Amino acid sequence: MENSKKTMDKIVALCKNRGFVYPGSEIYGGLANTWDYGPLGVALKNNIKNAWLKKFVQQNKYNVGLDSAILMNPQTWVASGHLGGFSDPLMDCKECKTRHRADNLIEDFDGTNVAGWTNEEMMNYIKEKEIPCPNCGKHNFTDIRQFNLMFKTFQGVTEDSKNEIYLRPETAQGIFVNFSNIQRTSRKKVPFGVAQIGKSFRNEITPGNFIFRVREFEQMELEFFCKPGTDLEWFEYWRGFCRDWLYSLNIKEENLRLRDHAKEELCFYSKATTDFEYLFPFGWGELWGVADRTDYDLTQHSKTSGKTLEYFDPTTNEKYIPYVIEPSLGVERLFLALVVEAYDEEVIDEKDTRVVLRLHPTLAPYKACVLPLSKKLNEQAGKVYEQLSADFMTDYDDAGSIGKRYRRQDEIGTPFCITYDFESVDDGCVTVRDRDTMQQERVAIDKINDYIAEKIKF
Ligand SMILES: Nc1ncnc2c1ncn2[C@@H]1O[C@H](COP(=O)(O)OP(=O)(O)OP(=O)(O)O)[C@@H](O)[C@H]1O
Repeated sequence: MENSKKTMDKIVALCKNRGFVYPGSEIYGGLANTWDYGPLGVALKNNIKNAWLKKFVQQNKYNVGLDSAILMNPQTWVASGHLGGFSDPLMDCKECKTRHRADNLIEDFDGTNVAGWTNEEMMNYIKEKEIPCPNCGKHNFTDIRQFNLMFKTFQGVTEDSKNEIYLRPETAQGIFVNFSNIQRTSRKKVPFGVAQIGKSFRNEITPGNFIFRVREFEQMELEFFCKPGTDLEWFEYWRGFCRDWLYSLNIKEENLRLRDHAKEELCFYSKATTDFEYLFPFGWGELWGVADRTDYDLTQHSKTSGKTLEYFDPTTNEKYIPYVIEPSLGVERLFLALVVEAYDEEVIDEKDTRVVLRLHPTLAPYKACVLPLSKKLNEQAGKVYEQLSADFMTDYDDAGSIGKRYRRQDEIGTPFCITYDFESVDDGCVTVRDRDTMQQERVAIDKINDYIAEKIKF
């Protein structure tokens, strides 16, 4: 099924109705663009994070983990440039009072890439082309103001400027400020990387497209430290590694494109950047950013803190500030991409279509569901459930016909349905039905855990 036929309405409805994603604070009428992850959503999210940790940390000899605090000394954001420069160009429509990003107004109007443009250049272009407000169609905007995306709050009991702190807008800075701690205590030699998963907050002007752009989200970030001069090689390495990881999770080549930033588009400190874009039902959108950030971050923190963040290479006796390659990925964006990719409406015959979520088994919220053929078999089937749930997230369903129960599991991506029937009592076997092929086979109950473990390997 092509991604354009998988409408957002269908995806959002499935996520809501089956307990993946609910609108946040729903009983109070919601809070715009917040989402809560239900029983299946939290399982899928955890599986995504585990798949990342497995390949980026557990099986990677270069990388180690970190969990740094969301609240950081505000000097961090002076050094990183977020206090001065982490802002979007904001315009208000004077007619209908809606807010817009000037860059998006232009890009959505005629596709012009405004990377590197000044506010004045954007303003002039909007006037010259008489770009209308996407909401009311009139052309009557305020001037552009820079709007800082960091959420500000106060630490402690007094609300004065001395106590102002920020919710982190990215997890990366927690890694940079711990560079020396980690290098010393892990005794890692450059090249090495530090991987972290955690919440980030951005007061986005135009959130939307379901969970694609939100104000509270999770990032999976790797900061990979390497010797200056080897950085472009490592950039290529991680770019390929990230792409292959997505393919290994069943993202199809035709729905992914790697867009290299042109010179004008690059951040002033970056030598190379690639946006991984995925074909969402609403069009191509950034999924993952991979950037060569040079020695910018460590140099900035070194200058601002007065602490040296140089690395001493014991084999060559050289001292240098490492260069950094950063692949930065949003958990929710990947969640959305994976659900879109997996969503399928399979035509069985003229009258029958089934919705099936063809998630990679390692990502599926439930690995198996145990189905007693009759409620009379609940006791014995319950034992199979206990046996399986010791190793895997397992569901249990004894309501309705077997056919209906299969379809319910197809829709939430459960790779294996395990039916306990009257013969099972005598032969000690169950029928395993495969989600994708719908093929069935008999498997001995005492081999069933090994059978599933083998099939879901990642
Ligand atoms: N508001 C958000 N909601 C959900 N995920 C986000 C958001 N902002 C960033 N991300 C995720 O974090 C990754 C790295 O963040 P980065 O700062 O590179 O994004 P960005 O270039 O600002 O994204 P965009 O251009 O879409 O705002 C993004 O590729 C995305 O997966």
